Amino acid sequence: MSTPQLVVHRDKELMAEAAAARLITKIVDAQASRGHASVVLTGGRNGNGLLAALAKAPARDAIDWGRLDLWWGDERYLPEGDPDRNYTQAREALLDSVPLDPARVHPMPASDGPYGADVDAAAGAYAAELAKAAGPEDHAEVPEFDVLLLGVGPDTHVASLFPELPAVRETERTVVGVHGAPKPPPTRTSLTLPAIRAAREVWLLAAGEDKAEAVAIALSGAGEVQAPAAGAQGRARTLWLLDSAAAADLPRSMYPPASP
Ligand SMILES: O=C(O)[C@H](O)[C@@H](O)[C@H](O)[C@H](O)COP(=O)(O)O
Repeated sequence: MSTPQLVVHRDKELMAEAAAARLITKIVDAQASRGHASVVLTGGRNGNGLLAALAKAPARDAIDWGRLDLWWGDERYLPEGDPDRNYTQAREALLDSVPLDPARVHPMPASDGPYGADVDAAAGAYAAELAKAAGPEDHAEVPEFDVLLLGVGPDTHVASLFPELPAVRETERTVVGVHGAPKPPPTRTSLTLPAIRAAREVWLLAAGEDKAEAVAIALSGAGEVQAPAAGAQGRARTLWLLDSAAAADLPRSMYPPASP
Protein backbone atom coordinates (compact mmCIF):
# COMPACT_ATOMS: atom_id res chain seq x y z
CA MET A 1 0.00 0.00 0.00
CA SER A 2 1.15 3.55 -0.71
CA THR A 3 1.84 6.30 1.80
CA PRO A 4 -0.73 9.09 1.56
CA GLN A 5 0.39 12.13 -0.44
CA LEU A 6 -1.38 15.44 0.23
CA VAL A 7 -2.05 18.35 -2.11
CA VAL A 8 -3.83 21.35 -0.61
CA HIS A 9 -5.53 23.98 -2.72
CA ARG A 10 -6.75 27.46 -1.76
CA ASP A 11 -10.47 26.63 -1.99
CA LYS A 12 -12.87 23.95 -3.18
CA GLU A 13 -13.33 25.48 -6.62
CA LEU A 14 -9.59 25.42 -7.34
CA MET A 15 -9.37 21.93 -5.83
CA ALA A 16 -12.05 20.68 -8.25
CA GLU A 17 -10.41 22.36 -11.26
CA ALA A 18 -6.95 21.09 -10.33
CA ALA A 19 -8.27 17.57 -9.68
CA ALA A 20 -10.05 17.60 -13.04
CA ALA A 21 -6.84 18.66 -14.82
CA ARG A 22 -4.94 15.95 -12.96
CA LEU A 23 -7.53 13.34 -13.97
CA ILE A 24 -7.43 14.38 -17.64
CA THR A 25 -3.67 13.88 -17.68
CA LYS A 26 -3.93 10.53 -15.92
CA ILE A 27 -6.55 9.25 -18.37
CA VAL A 28 -4.67 10.53 -21.44
CA ASP A 29 -1.46 8.88 -20.25
CA ALA A 30 -3.22 5.57 -19.54
CA GLN A 31 -4.88 5.59 -22.96
CA ALA A 32 -1.55 6.39 -24.65
CA SER A 33 0.22 3.52 -22.92
CA ARG A 34 -2.52 0.89 -22.73
CA GLY A 35 -5.16 1.96 -25.23
CA HIS A 36 -7.84 2.49 -22.62
CA ALA A 37 -8.38 3.86 -19.11
CA SER A 38 -10.53 2.82 -16.17
CA VAL A 39 -11.89 5.25 -13.56
CA VAL A 40 -14.17 4.72 -10.57
CA LEU A 41 -16.47 7.66 -9.83
CA THR A 42 -17.84 8.72 -6.48
CA GLY A 43 -20.95 10.58 -5.38
CA GLY A 44 -21.28 13.70 -3.27
CA ARG A 45 -20.53 17.38 -3.74
CA ASN A 46 -16.78 17.04 -4.23
CA GLY A 47 -17.05 14.06 -6.58
CA ASN A 48 -19.65 15.82 -8.70
CA GLY A 49 -17.73 19.08 -8.42
CA LEU A 50 -14.76 17.39 -10.04
CA LEU A 51 -16.94 16.08 -12.88
CA ALA A 52 -18.48 19.51 -13.44
CA ALA A 53 -14.99 21.06 -13.57
CA LEU A 54 -13.90 18.37 -16.01
CA ALA A 55 -16.87 19.17 -18.25
CA LYS A 56 -15.62 22.78 -18.48
CA ALA A 57 -11.89 21.97 -18.75
CA PRO A 58 -10.24 23.28 -21.97
CA ALA A 59 -8.27 20.03 -22.39
CA ARG A 60 -11.35 17.87 -21.80
CA ASP A 61 -11.42 16.34 -25.23
CA ALA A 62 -7.82 15.21 -25.09
CA ILE A 63 -9.54 12.21 -23.51
CA ASP A 64 -10.68 9.55 -25.97
CA TRP A 65 -14.11 9.23 -24.37
CA GLY A 66 -14.88 6.10 -26.38
CA ARG A 67 -12.04 4.24 -24.65
CA LEU A 68 -12.85 5.19 -21.05
CA ASP A 69 -14.31 2.59 -18.67
CA LEU A 70 -16.39 4.11 -15.88
CA TRP A 71 -17.38 2.28 -12.69
CA TRP A 72 -18.90 3.50 -9.41
CA GLY A 73 -17.55 3.23 -5.89
CA ASP A 74 -21.04 3.30 -4.45
CA GLU A 75 -24.63 4.00 -5.31
CA ARG A 76 -27.80 4.86 -3.54
CA TYR A 77 -30.25 1.98 -4.03
CA LEU A 78 -33.02 3.99 -5.68
CA PRO A 79 -35.03 3.71 -8.92
CA GLU A 80 -33.32 4.44 -12.25
CA GLY A 81 -33.30 8.17 -12.92
CA ASP A 82 -33.84 9.15 -9.29
CA PRO A 83 -32.13 12.55 -8.80
CA ASP A 84 -30.38 11.21 -5.70
CA ARG A 85 -28.59 8.43 -7.57
CA ASN A 86 -24.87 9.05 -8.08
CA TYR A 87 -25.26 7.87 -11.68
CA THR A 88 -27.99 10.47 -12.33
CA GLN A 89 -25.83 13.22 -10.85
CA ALA A 90 -22.73 12.12 -12.80
CA ARG A 91 -24.72 12.16 -16.03
CA GLU A 92 -25.91 15.70 -15.32
CA ALA A 93 -22.43 16.90 -14.31
CA LEU A 94 -20.50 15.39 -17.23
CA LEU A 95 -21.46 12.05 -18.76
CA ASP A 96 -24.34 13.23 -20.93
CA SER A 97 -22.10 15.83 -22.58
CA VAL A 98 -19.26 13.56 -23.73
CA PRO A 99 -19.23 10.72 -26.32
CA LEU A 100 -18.71 7.74 -24.02
CA ASP A 101 -19.09 4.17 -25.24
CA PRO A 102 -22.23 3.00 -23.37
CA ALA A 103 -20.77 -0.52 -23.21
CA ARG A 104 -17.92 0.89 -21.12
CA VAL A 105 -20.14 2.73 -18.59
CA HIS A 106 -21.07 0.49 -15.65
CA PRO A 107 -23.60 2.04 -13.27
CA MET A 108 -24.52 0.06 -10.17
CA PRO A 109 -28.02 -1.54 -10.28
CA ALA A 110 -31.14 0.51 -9.55
CA SER A 111 -33.85 -0.60 -7.13
CA ASP A 112 -36.42 -0.91 -9.93
CA GLY A 113 -34.12 -3.19 -11.92
CA PRO A 114 -33.96 -7.02 -12.06
CA TYR A 115 -33.04 -7.41 -8.36
CA GLY A 116 -35.97 -5.44 -6.96
CA ALA A 117 -35.65 -4.84 -3.23
CA ASP A 118 -32.81 -7.37 -2.89
CA VAL A 119 -29.87 -4.96 -2.60
CA ASP A 120 -27.53 -7.82 -1.67
CA ALA A 121 -28.33 -9.58 -4.96
CA ALA A 122 -27.76 -6.28 -6.78
CA ALA A 123 -24.36 -5.99 -5.08
CA GLY A 124 -23.52 -9.55 -6.08
CA ALA A 125 -24.41 -8.81 -9.69
CA TYR A 126 -22.07 -5.81 -9.75
CA ALA A 127 -19.31 -7.91 -8.20
CA ALA A 128 -19.83 -10.43 -11.02
CA GLU A 129 -19.65 -7.64 -13.61
CA LEU A 130 -16.37 -6.45 -12.10
CA ALA A 131 -14.98 -10.00 -12.02
CA LYS A 132 -15.90 -10.50 -15.68
CA ALA A 133 -13.96 -7.34 -16.58
CA ALA A 134 -10.92 -8.36 -14.54
CA GLY A 135 -7.89 -9.68 -16.37
CA PRO A 136 -5.56 -12.49 -15.24
CA GLU A 137 -2.97 -9.95 -14.08
CA ASP A 138 -5.47 -7.87 -12.10
CA HIS A 139 -5.69 -7.69 -8.32
CA ALA A 140 -8.73 -8.96 -6.44
CA GLU A 141 -11.71 -9.77 -8.70
CA VAL A 142 -11.80 -6.32 -10.23
CA PRO A 143 -10.21 -4.73 -13.31
CA GLU A 144 -7.14 -2.57 -12.84
CA PHE A 145 -8.63 0.82 -12.05
CA ASP A 146 -6.24 3.61 -13.05
CA VAL A 147 -7.91 6.04 -10.63
CA LEU A 148 -10.51 5.36 -7.98
CA LEU A 149 -12.14 8.58 -6.73
CA LEU A 150 -13.60 8.88 -3.24
CA GLY A 151 -15.33 11.70 -1.41
CA VAL A 152 -14.77 11.73 2.35
CA GLY A 153 -17.64 12.10 4.79
CA PRO A 154 -17.44 14.16 8.00
CA ASP A 155 -17.47 10.83 9.87
CA THR A 156 -14.53 9.59 7.71
CA HIS A 157 -16.74 7.34 5.54
CA VAL A 158 -15.74 6.68 1.94
CA ALA A 159 -18.04 5.22 -0.70
CA SER A 160 -20.79 3.73 1.48
CA LEU A 161 -18.37 2.27 4.03
CA PHE A 162 -19.37 3.85 7.34
CA PRO A 163 -17.45 3.57 10.63
CA GLU A 164 -18.04 0.37 12.57
CA LEU A 165 -20.77 -0.93 10.18
CA PRO A 166 -20.48 -4.42 8.59
CA ALA A 167 -19.52 -3.23 5.09
CA VAL A 168 -16.21 -1.71 6.20
CA ARG A 169 -15.29 -5.01 7.87
CA GLU A 170 -15.74 -7.03 4.65
CA THR A 171 -12.51 -8.75 3.65
CA GLU A 172 -13.61 -11.13 0.87
CA ARG A 173 -16.37 -9.71 -1.31
CA THR A 174 -15.70 -6.76 -3.65
CA VAL A 175 -19.22 -5.28 -3.53
CA VAL A 176 -21.77 -5.40 -0.72
CA GLY A 177 -25.26 -4.19 0.04
CA VAL A 178 -25.41 -1.56 2.77
CA HIS A 179 -28.42 -1.40 5.09
CA GLY A 180 -29.08 1.41 7.55
CA ALA A 181 -26.46 3.82 6.25
CA PRO A 182 -26.33 6.90 8.51
CA LYS A 183 -26.14 9.13 5.42
CA PRO A 184 -29.49 8.98 3.60
CA PRO A 185 -30.70 7.10 1.74
CA PRO A 186 -30.12 4.17 4.09
CA THR A 187 -29.88 1.41 1.43
CA ARG A 188 -26.87 1.41 -0.85
CA THR A 189 -24.37 -0.71 -2.75
CA SER A 190 -20.67 -0.15 -2.21
CA LEU A 191 -17.25 -1.35 -3.19
CA THR A 192 -15.42 -2.78 -0.19
CA LEU A 193 -11.93 -1.90 1.01
CA PRO A 194 -10.36 -4.91 -0.75
CA ALA A 195 -11.85 -3.66 -4.04
CA ILE A 196 -10.77 -0.07 -3.36
CA ARG A 197 -7.24 -1.21 -2.54
CA ALA A 198 -6.98 -3.04 -5.88
CA ALA A 199 -6.86 0.33 -7.66
CA ARG A 200 -3.53 1.62 -8.90
CA GLU A 201 -4.31 5.07 -7.54
CA VAL A 202 -6.87 6.14 -4.95
CA TRP A 203 -7.68 9.85 -4.84
CA LEU A 204 -9.63 11.15 -1.83
CA LEU A 205 -11.41 14.49 -2.22
CA ALA A 206 -12.29 16.62 0.81
CA ALA A 207 -13.17 20.30 0.94
CA GLY A 208 -14.70 22.51 3.60
CA GLU A 209 -14.18 22.99 7.32
CA ASP A 210 -16.75 20.28 8.06
CA LYS A 211 -14.19 17.75 6.78
CA ALA A 212 -11.15 19.01 8.76
CA GLU A 213 -11.69 16.66 11.71
CA ALA A 214 -12.31 13.63 9.48
CA VAL A 215 -9.18 14.35 7.43
CA ALA A 216 -7.05 14.71 10.57
CA ILE A 217 -8.45 11.49 12.08
CA ALA A 218 -8.02 9.47 8.88
CA LEU A 219 -4.41 10.64 8.45
CA SER A 220 -3.50 10.20 12.10
CA GLY A 221 -3.07 6.44 11.93
CA ALA A 222 -6.67 5.61 12.93
CA GLY A 223 -7.92 2.11 12.17
CA GLU A 224 -9.98 1.53 9.03
CA VAL A 225 -13.02 0.19 10.90
CA GLN A 226 -13.23 3.33 13.02
CA ALA A 227 -12.11 5.59 10.11
CA PRO A 228 -12.82 3.93 6.72
CA ALA A 229 -10.96 6.68 4.81
CA ALA A 230 -7.78 5.48 6.55
CA GLY A 231 -8.13 2.15 4.75
CA ALA A 232 -8.58 3.69 1.28
CA GLN A 233 -5.13 3.26 -0.22
CA GLY A 234 -4.01 2.62 -3.76
CA ARG A 235 -1.40 0.07 -4.79
CA ALA A 236 0.83 2.68 -6.41
CA ARG A 237 -0.52 5.96 -5.03
CA THR A 238 -2.86 7.39 -2.39
CA LEU A 239 -3.56 11.05 -3.01
CA TRP A 240 -5.53 13.35 -0.73
CA LEU A 241 -6.82 16.38 -2.64
CA LEU A 242 -7.89 19.00 -0.09
CA ASP A 243 -8.74 22.62 0.19
CA SER A 244 -7.18 24.73 2.96
CA ALA A 245 -10.30 24.47 5.13
CA ALA A 246 -10.30 20.66 5.09
CA ALA A 247 -6.56 20.62 5.88
CA ALA A 248 -6.91 23.02 8.81
CA ASP A 249 -6.54 20.39 11.56
CA LEU A 250 -3.47 18.72 10.07
CA PRO A 251 0.02 19.40 11.37
CA ARG A 252 1.50 22.04 9.08
CA SER A 253 4.48 19.78 8.52
CA MET A 254 2.26 17.24 6.72
CA TYR A 255 1.87 19.21 3.53
CA PRO A 256 3.49 21.96 1.48
CA PRO A 257 1.86 25.41 1.39
CA ALA A 258 -1.51 25.48 -0.32
CA SER A 259 -1.56 26.56 -3.93
CA PRO A 260 -1.45 30.39 -4.03
O1 LIG B 1 -23.03 8.22 -2.20
C1 LIG B 1 -22.44 9.06 -1.51
O2 LIG B 1 -22.99 9.79 -0.70
C2 LIG B 1 -20.98 9.28 -1.73
O3 LIG B 1 -20.36 8.37 -2.51
C3 LIG B 1 -20.28 9.54 -0.42
O4 LIG B 1 -19.27 8.61 -0.12
C4 LIG B 1 -19.71 10.92 -0.55
O5 LIG B 1 -18.60 10.89 -1.45
C5 LIG B 1 -19.26 11.45 0.78
O6 LIG B 1 -20.37 11.41 1.66
C6 LIG B 1 -18.77 12.90 0.66
O7 LIG B 1 -19.82 13.67 0.16
P1 LIG B 1 -19.61 15.27 -0.01
O8 LIG B 1 -18.48 15.42 -1.00
O9 LIG B 1 -20.94 15.76 -0.55
O10 LIG B 1 -19.28 15.82 1.34
